[in-house]
Amino acid sequence: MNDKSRKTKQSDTSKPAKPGKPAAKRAAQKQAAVPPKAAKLEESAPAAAIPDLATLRERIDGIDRHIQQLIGERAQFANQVGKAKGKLAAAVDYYRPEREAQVLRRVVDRNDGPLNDEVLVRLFREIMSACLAQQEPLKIGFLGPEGTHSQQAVYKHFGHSIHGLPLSSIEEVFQEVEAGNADFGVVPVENSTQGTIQSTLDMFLTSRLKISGEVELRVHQHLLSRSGRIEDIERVYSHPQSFAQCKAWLRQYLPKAEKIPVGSNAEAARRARNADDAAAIAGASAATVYGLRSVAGPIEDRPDNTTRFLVIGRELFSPSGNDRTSLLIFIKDQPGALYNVLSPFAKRGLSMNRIESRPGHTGRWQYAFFVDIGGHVQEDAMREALEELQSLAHEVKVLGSYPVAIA
Ligand SMILES: O=C(O)C(=O)C[C@]1(C(=O)O)C=C[C@@H](O)C=C1
Repeated sequence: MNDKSRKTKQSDTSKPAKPGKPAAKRAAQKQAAVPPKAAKLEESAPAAAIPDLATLRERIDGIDRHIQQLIGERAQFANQVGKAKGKLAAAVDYYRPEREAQVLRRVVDRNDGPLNDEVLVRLFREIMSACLAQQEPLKIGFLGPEGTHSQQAVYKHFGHSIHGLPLSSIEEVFQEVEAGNADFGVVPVENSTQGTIQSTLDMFLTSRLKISGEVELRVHQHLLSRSGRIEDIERVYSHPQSFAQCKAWLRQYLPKAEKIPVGSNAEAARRARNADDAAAIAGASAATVYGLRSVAGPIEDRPDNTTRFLVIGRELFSPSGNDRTSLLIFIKDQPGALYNVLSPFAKRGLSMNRIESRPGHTGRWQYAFFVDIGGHVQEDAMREALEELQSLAHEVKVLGSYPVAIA
């Protein structure tokens, strides 16, 4: 299996925190480790060459004016692009994920610091989000309530100029997109520590929706409580997945506390805000939403803990140049069936990134395979492989072709 593109970047090597070291302090320490451009100048030039504070701020003011003017010009062009697309019915008709992916890849290619790729991608994502929202903000459904990692994934992929719809289950996210009440939905599909989220995969067995994107989110867990003091904590609320991600930390620092599983981390935060002796494991943003303090964080056992989300919509988009195709293959019940269905891809050099089997719901002992393959259905090699596959498999469903996640 070749999965170069899905490897998470090791830019954040933060270790799980000991209690009493709040996230803000850790972030400040991390930033201090990355010297800003002015500090680089200092290293190479004599101290006398550094302009004074007022001069530096004047330079920054000038650059800000320039940036602002350019953002305005960009927004005008984006508006004209919108008009060039013709009179379309809704914001979703103007959205082009393949173009956004190309813009962001160029940002990454051009980047030579000092800001890292993730930061620059986030800034440009916000600019595009605001440009698109000039038509009308996209409506994005996600597994709520407010403050969940799913909401963070929504912002990472679509920026903040959207209308978010927090929904109560993964099934409801699918339903609202199918019904047209949401333009897209964002659902978790796998976690690097905990594995596949089966309920998401199972929805694709019957849904007509298409995958139009993927988001990878580095998941940091925090212990949050009303007082912020670890000595007060007798109960901890969280989603079972988050408990599993923080098992070693909890064993070391809160071995006696009662662990109470709930439906989401945001629900855990909501409960923790009502008691002095309770805490929640949740993302840092839940602290702001629910008025809690950080007792410790990040506390996940693996520093590379990452969740992959899928963006689901109603249509297939054009190739971006670096895409992934997700297929659902129902195999015939015969020897060598799995080998046969994978060979059309292998012989055309199309790499398989992932394979997962689920009971197919079509009959007893019938299996469906979820397969991710590098390439796009509108590209020749993939089209030919799919044609060949039709005669080898019982049924093939193209779940989507979409840009590989960026930064
Ligand atoms: O290039 C387009 O098609 C645009 O509409 C412009 C733009 C952008 O701001 O760059 C905005 C929204 C689309 O989703 C893609 C790109």
